[in-house]
This record gives sequence, C-alpha cells and structure tokens, in this order.
Amino acid sequence: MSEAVRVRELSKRFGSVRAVDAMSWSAHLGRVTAVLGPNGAGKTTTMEILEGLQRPDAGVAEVLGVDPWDASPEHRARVGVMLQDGGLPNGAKPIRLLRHLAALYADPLDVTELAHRLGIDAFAGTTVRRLSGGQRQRVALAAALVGDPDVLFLDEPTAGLDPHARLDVWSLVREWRDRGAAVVVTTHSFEEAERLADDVVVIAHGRVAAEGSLAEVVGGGRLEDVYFAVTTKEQTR
Ligand SMILES: Nc1ncnc2c1ncn2[C@@H]1O[C@H](COP(=O)(O)OP(=O)(O)OP(=O)(O)O)[C@@H](O)[C@H]1O
Repeated sequence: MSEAVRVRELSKRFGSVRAVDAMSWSAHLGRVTAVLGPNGAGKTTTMEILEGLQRPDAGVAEVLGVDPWDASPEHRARVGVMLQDGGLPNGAKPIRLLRHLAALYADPLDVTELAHRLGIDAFAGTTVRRLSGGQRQRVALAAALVGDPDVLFLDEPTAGLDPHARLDVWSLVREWRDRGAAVVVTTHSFEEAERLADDVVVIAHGRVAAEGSLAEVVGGGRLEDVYFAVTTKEQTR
C-alpha cells in the first residue's frame, strides 16, 4: 500500500490545551480512511495541519511525502480540501465559482458534468448566501474535487445532508478511491464510517485510540462498541 498521508508523533498545543498529542497514523492511496473521535478530540486541528493551514509544534505531517506547511502550488493542486464550514464566498454563484476554480488547475474536471453529478445545476444561478446548508455542502465538495486531486480531505462531508444527497456523496467518495486517490473523511457517523471506510482512525484526547482496517478495528463486532470502549472518560489525560 502506498502511504499518502503520514502523521508521526504530531503535537499541537493551544495554551494549556494539547489539541494534538504525539499522534501517529497513516492514510493510503486507493483507500478511504475515516477519522472519528469525540468533539474536541483534535480531528480538525490535525486535518488543518495536513492541509497546510496550521503549523504543528512538533512531529511529522506529510502529504504525498511533502510537509504541507512548505508545500508548493504544484503540490497543493494535488490535494482537495472540503472544510467544515465550506469556506465559500457568499456573493458567488456556484457554477461561476467552480469554473473560476477549475481555471486554476492544469487538468481540471468538466465543471458541467461535476455540477450535474452533485445536483448543483438545479441551483446554479443562486448565490452561495441564499443556498441551504446541504446545497452549500455539495458546492464545497465540488470545489474540493474540481482539480481532480490525488488526496482528498473531507471534514464531515455529509453532516446536514438529506439521505439522497448522502448517497450521492458516498458514491463520489468511492469513485475517487477507485481512481486511486487517498480520501480522508472525518465523521461522527458510525454508519458513514462502516459503509465507506477501508481504514479507520479513532482519536481521543489528541491521540490515536484505535487504528487499522475497518475489519481489524471492529474485529467482527460493531464500530460503535469499539468507539465507546476506546474513548471512555477514564482516558482523560
Ligand atoms: N485556534 C484555537 N485556539 C484555542 N484552542 C483551540 C483552537 N483550535 C482548537 N482548539 C482546541 O483544541 C482542541 C481540539 O479541537 P479540534 O477542533 O481539533 O477538535 P475536533 O476533534 O475537530 O472536534 P469536533 O468534533 O467538535 O469538530 C479543542 O479543545 C479545541 O477547543
């Protein structure tokens, strides 16, 4: 398996809070890795370090062998990111925004086709400000995909989506995995992780509480039971 994301002894503090505390895990090309953990466990901080948006205090964070903090524009073009709040400009219209983003890449996807796949053409002329939460989510996902990335970071991509839209997102995630990309998805949904993930990383208190293939982690049981067993309150530092 080819390692696309490498986290080793990674640490990041905010004052007295150890948001990420000597964390180590990997994600691989051609696999979906689900990252789970309670609120405040350090998932978003870790993802932001891997996206080059935050600088760690110590340890190694590498994406495709590169430190994301010092990454070149060419490297960044190989990485797709969907942030939790979408991060979309409020005044933009979805298709225009996607065409604008597509123009930044050497070999982008066909925007018309992508928008159609995600049902964006139905609200293509509406500004982001007026879109529903689920509609924004779809545009944010399209923005992450338009550069045809090799590594895709999705922070809670289906939170707030209706069941049809969740299926659409899952099928796109699988498609990218099958094209050989490494897809890293944070989620609070056991169903999502069990349906989608090849590999699972459970984080608690800034550390890895369980890691492995889905089958290894659940060991014939349910992910939910493993999660509650490894993220109990007694594990508080
Ligand atoms: N910029 C910041 N300043 C201070 N504290 C922060 C900052 N960013 C994160 N933290 C703290 O670091 C810890 C980890 O936060 P993080 O957002 O990474 O958790 P999370 O696992 O993504 O949680 P959630 O599931 O709620 O999204 C929390 O205690 C949070 O309050």
